[in-house]
Amino acid sequence: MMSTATKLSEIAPPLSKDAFREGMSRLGAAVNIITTDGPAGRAGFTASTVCSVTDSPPTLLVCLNRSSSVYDRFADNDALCVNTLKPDHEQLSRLFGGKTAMDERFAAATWSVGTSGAPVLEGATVSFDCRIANRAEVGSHTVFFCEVLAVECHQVASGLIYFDRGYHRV
Ligand SMILES: NC(=O)c1ccc[n+]([C@@H]2O[C@H](COP(=O)([O-])OP(=O)(O)OC[C@H]3O[C@@H](n4cnc5c(N)ncnc54)[C@H](O)[C@@H]3O)[C@@H](O)[C@H]2O)c1
Ligand SMILES: Cc1cc2c(cc1C)N(C[C@H](O)[C@H](O)[C@H](O)COP(=O)(O)O)c1[nH]c(=O)[nH]c(=O)c1N2
Repeated sequence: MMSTATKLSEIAPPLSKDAFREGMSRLGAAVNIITTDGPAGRAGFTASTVCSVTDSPPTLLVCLNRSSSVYDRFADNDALCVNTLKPDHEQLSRLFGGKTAMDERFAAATWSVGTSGAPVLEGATVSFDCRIANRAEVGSHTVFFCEVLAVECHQVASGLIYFDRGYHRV
């Protein structure tokens, strides 16, 4: 019998990465292209880890693996835009999902420049132009807390969800 003084960390074995990922594969999420530009240069990557934090001030978070090729640019710039994808953006998501040269990623779509200076995807279902307000390191990832400066919604509400390791249109 566990005494009330026993800490959970003393009795629960650490969960494997595989078990965690298997569970996470069932937690569906919107697919986004996260962009930046500034003194460190332009970059973008595909992310499912976007979440609302608070509306006072309007803030969302994004998690980025520090081993990613885009990491240094997001670490050294202040501007960040969350571009939430539409159903027809599956190929764009794959392109920004890694292993493709940055110019090739951006050449596949049309972009404008937000107030922050970050690239805004033309035709995104919604885009959140942000200033990176805070950063926190958790394990392999950095969590970026982003203050939203402007929101642009497409006339038609449609989306692309990543669920069970595949794309689903909503
Ligand atoms: N949070 C992330 O960094 C993240 C999220 C989704 C996909 N990915 C990348 O895409 C690849 C394919 O993903 P998949 O869903 O087809 O299969 P998968 O089995 O590798 O991942 C299943 C789920 O686990 C989570 N996950 C995967 N890698 C992670 C990581 N390094 N840190 C935290 N959570 C992670 C995500 O929710 C993902 O959808 C992954 O191997 C990874 O490189 C990374
Ligand atoms: C659907 C989906 C969702 C995510 C990703 C991929 C895909 C296909 N990737 C991986 C990320 O896009 C990839 O590592 C970057 O593009 C960087 O790759 P390079 O290091 O530039 O090759 C990813 N990476 C990350 O750090 N945080 C995230 O939330 C996600 N989410």
